[in-house]
Amino acid sequence: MNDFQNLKYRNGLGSDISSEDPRCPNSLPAGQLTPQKCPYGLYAEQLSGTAFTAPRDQNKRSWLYRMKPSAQHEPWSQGPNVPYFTTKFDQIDPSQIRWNSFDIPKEESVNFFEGIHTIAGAGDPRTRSGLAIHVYLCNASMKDSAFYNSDGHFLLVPQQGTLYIKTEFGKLTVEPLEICVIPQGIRFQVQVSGLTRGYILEVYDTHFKLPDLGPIGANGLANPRDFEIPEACYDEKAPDMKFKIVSKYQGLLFTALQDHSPFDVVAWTGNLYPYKYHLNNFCPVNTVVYDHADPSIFTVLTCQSARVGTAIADFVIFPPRWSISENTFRPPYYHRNCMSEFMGLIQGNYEAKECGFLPGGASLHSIMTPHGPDAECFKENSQATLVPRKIAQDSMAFMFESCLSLSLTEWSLHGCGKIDPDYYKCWNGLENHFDVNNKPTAEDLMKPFDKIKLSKKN
Ligand SMILES: O=C(O)Cc1cc(O)ccc1O
Ligand SMILES: [Fe+2]
Repeated sequence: MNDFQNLKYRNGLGSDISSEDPRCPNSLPAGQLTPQKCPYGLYAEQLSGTAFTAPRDQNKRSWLYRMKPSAQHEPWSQGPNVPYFTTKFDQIDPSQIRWNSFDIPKEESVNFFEGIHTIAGAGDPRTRSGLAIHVYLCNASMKDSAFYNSDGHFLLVPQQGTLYIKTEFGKLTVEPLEICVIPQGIRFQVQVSGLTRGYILEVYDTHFKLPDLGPIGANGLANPRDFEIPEACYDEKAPDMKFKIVSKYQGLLFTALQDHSPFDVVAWTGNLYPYKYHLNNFCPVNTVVYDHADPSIFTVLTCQSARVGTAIADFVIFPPRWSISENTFRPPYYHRNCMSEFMGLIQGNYEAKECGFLPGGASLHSIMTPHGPDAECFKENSQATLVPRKIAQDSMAFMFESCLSLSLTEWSLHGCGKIDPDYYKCWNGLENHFDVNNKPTAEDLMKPFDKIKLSKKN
């Protein structure tokens, strides 16, 4: 992994960026995009991430100046066969589902894309609508091969092991607590240094973007400057390398051979590129007096549907933070949602379920599937003395929340052997405390007003 040391990044999500490999100054054509002859004898190639005619504030494209155009390759053939990486979301189950930590292969050698296992999804890449949720479980680096996704955009959430990612736009290292977005079509190669596990949110629709901040104002949550974009970097041996290009197209993998490396981009310019973000940079806002705010306050990135304010997928985190609300049941509330909630855990534990929800595992609470704090959490938090408290210390849970109704795969529901059959029991211990004679006292009724809200002084 020597060639991943001292990487430099550019900052600013959404920026229009120009990057030249320092070995080739002035490799970006001056004053135009498609000169008759590009500097250094390079080819110009556009990568379009939106329709040519998309409105300017949504339009995404970059120009790559490379040794060989991507078009030069042998014919495509179907394969390799990675059976668990699929768009067959054909298992339907509305249960509360929790998966124990997914196993990383130890004996056989498995690289990043060979180790992708699809958990759930909805929609279809053919109509460019929907999403898939996967985990990657691998132990080996991709060699002489590059992968790209024709179907949509990948958001990678590493849980164990650093990803060393070579892309057409340059190199990135992405370690647990960092996330990375690789938009549709960008070729990349993942190297790893041992047992490696993480989650993938794949969206077939629009690009990920930062959520609107509304009354929060111009700053907060994930700030654009903290997103890191790689610098152009080409392989010196690129023109003489044999490469396998693997594309996921309509849910199937296809391979084409070529005798040059796709990592031959000397310079690029535009606003379509891969990027990474460290979750420690997230600036949370929350209630400072009473009640529990909806988890949308912790949205890092969103992929919006055509329905206003409604996400195909939100990426939401539960970072370390102060919990200070008064006279409040502080953990997540009991909940039935018109959205699907898939959760994963990068490290530590999650406040609504201190036990049983494990790093590298997951849970799914589907549309209208009731869920919320387990019995232990309820008991403790409905009695606790409320002092300001730092919660989720050393912990990072996250949620992929979607307006779509997700179905599962054969592997996630049956094959993986990781479903916790006793999950539903975590709510069994919730007792009935209702007592018709236990009328609130005058003091009880005044509690929110006495203790936390201003009363009129006269
Ligand atoms: O644990 C969950 O289900 C996620 C969640 C967290 C929260 O703080 C409020 C609502 C919610 O669904
Ligand atoms: Fe929920």
